[in-house]
Amino acid sequence: MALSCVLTDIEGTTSAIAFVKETLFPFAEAELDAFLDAHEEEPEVAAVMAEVREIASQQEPRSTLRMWMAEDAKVTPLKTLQGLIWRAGYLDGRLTSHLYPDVPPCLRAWSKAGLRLAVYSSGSVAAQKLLFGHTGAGDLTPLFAGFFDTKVGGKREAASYATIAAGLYLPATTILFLSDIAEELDAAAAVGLQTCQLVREADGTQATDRHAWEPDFPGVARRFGLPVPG
Ligand SMILES: CSCCC(=O)C(=O)COP(=O)(O)O
Ligand SMILES: [Mg+2]
Repeated sequence: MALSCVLTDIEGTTSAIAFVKETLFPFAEAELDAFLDAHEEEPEVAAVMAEVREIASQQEPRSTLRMWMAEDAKVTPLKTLQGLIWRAGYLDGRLTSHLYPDVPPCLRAWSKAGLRLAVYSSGSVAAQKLLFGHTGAGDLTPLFAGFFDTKVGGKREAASYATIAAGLYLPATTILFLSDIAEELDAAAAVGLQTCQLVREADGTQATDRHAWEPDFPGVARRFGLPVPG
């Protein structure tokens, strides 16, 4: 069926895993105490800390957050807090996001051709908007019709993709989901989305035999009959 929307993951798909693991995550970890000391009383931060206490009531909340960071746990309050910490870094210029160079021209060409674009990442919606808003290729957020995070459910759960399709008012079969993780693609395919794995050489991704795969966005474009820029 013809595509009406491309839904993309971030880490390992639009952006290098190293950027997330070696820049973003250590930044949030290093700034955690200073950020909480300065902002813990503010309502949006207080709400996150209350959520942390609710999930892990037996443990001191900062220790819980550090444990989740060490485990790379995709827990919503951690993701929200990381987004708040990164906001300061993006706004004062200490952070600039990484996108693979093939990504911005393809996103622009696909949007220009009338395809809707959306993001589904474990990073919070606020963090997604910061990432696409502070790229070397400018602010790409106006290209996107939707941003989804773990508030719709986990990325390995089929129901999350049905919720996203409903949120976009689109039949699941007209949405192409791009991700580096086979289990995420399995979940999307289970409710009818079309799928393609991004096998980025720099990320050492292993190709799965359960889904189509391509090394970059122009490869995706050629395979699915989307515009290929320049
Ligand atoms: C929004 S950028 C930060 C990405 C992040 O926090 C993460 O856990 C990676 O998640 P993804 O679902 O994009 O693989
Ligand atoms: Mg990923």
